[in-house]
Amino acid sequence: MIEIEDVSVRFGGVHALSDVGLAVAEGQTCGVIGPNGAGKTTLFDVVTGLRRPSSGTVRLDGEDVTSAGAVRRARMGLRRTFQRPQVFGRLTVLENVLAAVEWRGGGGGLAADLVGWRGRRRLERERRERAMAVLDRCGIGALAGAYAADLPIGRRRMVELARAVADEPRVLLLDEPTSGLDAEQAALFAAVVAGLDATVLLVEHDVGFVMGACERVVVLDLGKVIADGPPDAVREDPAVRAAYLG
Ligand SMILES: Nc1ncnc2c1ncn2[C@@H]1O[C@H](COP(=O)(O)OP(=O)(O)OP(=O)(O)O)[C@@H](O)[C@H]1O
Repeated sequence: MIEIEDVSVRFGGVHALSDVGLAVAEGQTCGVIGPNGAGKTTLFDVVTGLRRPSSGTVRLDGEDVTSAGAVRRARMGLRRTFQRPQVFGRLTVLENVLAAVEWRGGGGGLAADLVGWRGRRRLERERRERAMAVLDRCGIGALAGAYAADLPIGRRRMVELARAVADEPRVLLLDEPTSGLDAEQAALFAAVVAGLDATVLLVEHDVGFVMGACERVVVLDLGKVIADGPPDAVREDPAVRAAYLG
């Protein structure tokens, strides 16, 4: 669960966020949209720990993380993707995901040291099987041996998604997930996210994608929440229409 309470962020005289309140329930997928400069990136950064708010509180699963860094939030099960996909270019697609599976001791490390070489081989095999299953889910199983740096941006984005979901995140933040994806890839991306048992917050310019992929949509304008609800209600909201058209 993500709880954002009375969060404000100021940059000098600019109020990037003004008393924003938003609680995303466990397992909910919530999209954030808004015109340029609305405060979407700032809100995202406050939740991931890249930016500390000028005032207000951020909680993850009930724990106050307002002052916690990104690493602590990651240890609590928060994963994120970036506007420009972040992958290990000099590793293969499979190795990229294996590195993420390792994170929760899913086969290597201490567990492997304790079980002897037979057990170690079994753990290693299970780890690869888990990673391959994630790649298949993300539609990139056939690219397992390709170097991530050689892939076009849409494929790299799917590698990044595979890394983010490989160890079953509790909270997943997606920053502009569809940029660089074609319609088919965007639909697959949405399906992977829909199949997760995670609380998801996504920031996106593509309003159509958000309306289709999210059960709840929050609209920011000039640092304030101007609408919050199911996609159909938000789409019809006069304040939202004014913000986008005006
Ligand atoms: N580091 C900064 N220094 C000064 N002002 C900033 C900084 N970051 C953001 N702002 C301002 O805060 C406001 C919100 O910016 P933010 O990037 O969060 O909006 P956004 O909704 O993500 O916009 P876009 O859709 O264009 O990415 C804008 O007026 C922006 O100019």
